[in-house]
Amino acid sequence: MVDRPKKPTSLNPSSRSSGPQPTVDITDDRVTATLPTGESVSILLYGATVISWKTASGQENLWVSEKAALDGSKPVRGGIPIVFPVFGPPPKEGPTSKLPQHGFARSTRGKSGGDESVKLDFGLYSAGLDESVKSKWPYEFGLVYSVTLGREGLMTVLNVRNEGEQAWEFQMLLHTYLRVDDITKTTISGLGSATYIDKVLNATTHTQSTPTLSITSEVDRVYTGLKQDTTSVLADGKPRLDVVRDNLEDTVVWNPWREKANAMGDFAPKDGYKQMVCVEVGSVAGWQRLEPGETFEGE
Ligand SMILES: O=P(O)(O)OC[C@H]1O[C@H](O)[C@H](O)[C@@H](O)[C@@H]1O
Repeated sequence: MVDRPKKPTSLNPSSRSSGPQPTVDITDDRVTATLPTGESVSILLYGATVISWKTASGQENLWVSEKAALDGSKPVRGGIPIVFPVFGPPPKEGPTSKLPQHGFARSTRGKSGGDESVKLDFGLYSAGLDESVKSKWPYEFGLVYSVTLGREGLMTVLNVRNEGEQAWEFQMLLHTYLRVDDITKTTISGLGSATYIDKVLNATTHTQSTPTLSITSEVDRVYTGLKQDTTSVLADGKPRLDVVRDNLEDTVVWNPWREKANAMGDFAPKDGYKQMVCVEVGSVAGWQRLEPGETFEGE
């Protein structure tokens, strides 16, 4: 995800020039990194959920519900929860059928390998799962989630590895809640002519007919097979944020609108749907299969 108009670059902390260094503050439940120029990112260890991303001027780019549970009692309503290994309600049958909606990664505490750098890695391994979760999805995996803050943007990468002896399938998504000033003045571009599954209309398939999408009611769409890698959020027609996919074929756009927001106990304020839109990159329309020892990386 990058602030327009610059393109993301590789942000290798070791290639930074000498000079003022970022500060990293680690507490029991979160890690906050701040660049000398003022940009900052906060990641909750619970689910390795990014809960804040601010520009140098202090502008918050992510939306987090005022009633979001940040104490590990439930997935965070906002920020960037990680969806793994299943998106949405699990299928009735098959290996992911016993899992909760969106899988378990967003509700499992990760471990930070962060040091004095702007790239923070969080690990989640099958060995670290509670027995109750393991029994529902008994595969050996390693997830490494890297969050890199740079002046040009925030890069979030999920690396998934099959550490077992049998193949398995998964879905993954970086469920990003973006903060916008006014949803009525927000449009989304980069989806033109794409095919999408409309979850509001009984998961029927449609083609995006307009070059930009305005959000005037509940929207819950899975865009598949997008040609371009960038989906842009515009405010008053002007570029605000680019969400860039790498090695991920799907983009979900979600805004619960009034009634659904009202029905979610942890969604606050109730009119908060006017200040957010989820633009989520992932691999969710089909399944990714990993043979033993194989790795998948989505960014
Ligand atoms: O309420 P949650 O389990 O966090 O899911 C929140 C939303 O996630 C995605 O955006 C899905 O496309 C929606 O259908 C779902 O309602």
